Amino acid sequence: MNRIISISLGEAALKGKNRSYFENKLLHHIQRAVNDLGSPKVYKDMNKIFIEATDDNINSLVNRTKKIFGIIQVRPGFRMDKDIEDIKKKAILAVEEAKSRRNIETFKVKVKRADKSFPIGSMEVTRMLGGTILKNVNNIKVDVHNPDLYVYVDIRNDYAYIYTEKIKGYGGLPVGTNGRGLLLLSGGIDSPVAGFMMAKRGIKLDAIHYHSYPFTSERAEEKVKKLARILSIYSGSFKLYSVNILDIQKAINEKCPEDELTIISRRFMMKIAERIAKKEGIDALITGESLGQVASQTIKSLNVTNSSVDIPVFRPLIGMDKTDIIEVSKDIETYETSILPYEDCCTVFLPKHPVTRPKLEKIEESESLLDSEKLIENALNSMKVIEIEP
Ligand SMILES: Nc1ncnc2c1ncn2[C@@H]1O[C@H](COP(=O)(O)OP(=O)(O)OP(=O)(O)O)[C@@H](O)[C@H]1O
Repeated sequence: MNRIISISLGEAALKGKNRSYFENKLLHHIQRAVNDLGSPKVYKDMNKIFIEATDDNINSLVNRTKKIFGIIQVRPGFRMDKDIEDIKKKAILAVEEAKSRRNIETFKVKVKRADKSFPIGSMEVTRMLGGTILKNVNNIKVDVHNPDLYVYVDIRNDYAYIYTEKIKGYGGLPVGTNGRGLLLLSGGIDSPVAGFMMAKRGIKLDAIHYHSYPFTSERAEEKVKKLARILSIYSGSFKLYSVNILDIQKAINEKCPEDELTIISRRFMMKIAERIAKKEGIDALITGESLGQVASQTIKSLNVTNSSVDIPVFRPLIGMDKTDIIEVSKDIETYETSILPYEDCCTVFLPKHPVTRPKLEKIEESESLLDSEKLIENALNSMKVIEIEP
């Protein structure tokens, strides 16, 4: 039936002489994401990408592709030869299909003629198709100002295309076009959203999770793996490093002031993540911190956390309200998993009144009571690496 999906690039389309690098990355991501749906052909025609679809796989193809970063719009429709009679037939079919899905009383035809050698002008094609639809589809009228349905006709170099639907993508840049980041992934609401946001800017993700097994359960670890799998739908497959920090927490709890427990643990998390990042050639760390959300997220605390590492730390949620973060997490479908009530390593030893205005010298003095190097080495030796696939 010549079903087709047309894909519009977002910012990747603005990349000047680097454009084909972004397009090729995107082409590759799309092909990989849809291969198990019957290996459809994915190709470029001028400034758009197309996927050849069938009646059976078109809906699944739309659902997959709209989640791929770098795409602003996905349009399912029909492809045909540039023959006006064929275009008329498909226009009738497209309107009838749209009418079977929702109530449509009015329409407007919009024709774009990228191939200027096509012998009939855009205005004339618009007029012809309008007439054909009025004659062949029951109970429908033209409304040029506020139609229930637009019938988009796109006449390009090799083929003509017809669509009646435009589905919004996330935009952003193709994953892997902007370096690599290591996401500190807790089981909470925020860090999956932070990972999503940086992947959307083209960062290729890996993730690290800290647990305190046996104080934290295997179910808690399963929950994090599930969050990682949801994230990988957007970011592609990645490595999840799972590190036990129970001995580190015990040592801090034993030797350091109680109110510094959270901030010192956080500094250990950053240092361990930095070691892995540097070894694996990863360029930055990513956290889900947002200013003022909890004691460890005051400006002073974030500064003290930052000074534990000398790798860039990205905090894409820093200026967001919790309600907005929750909205994104619902949209990307991590929310329901994030709110499952399993333990987190940070709650194993929870100070009653954590410092909100820590001083770096004081924290470093407390840390000097610990054999930090040995603690980090031991934690890294116990590390598990889990391959996450969408
Ligand atoms: N167990 C953990 N493993 C990996 N990273 C963690 C862990 N706990 C916290 N982090 C990192 O530190 C950030 C701040 O954690 P914190 O618990 O203070 O805040 P939060 O707002 O509850 O974050 P989240 O909702 O992501 O758990 C998290 O967003 C995450 O990036």
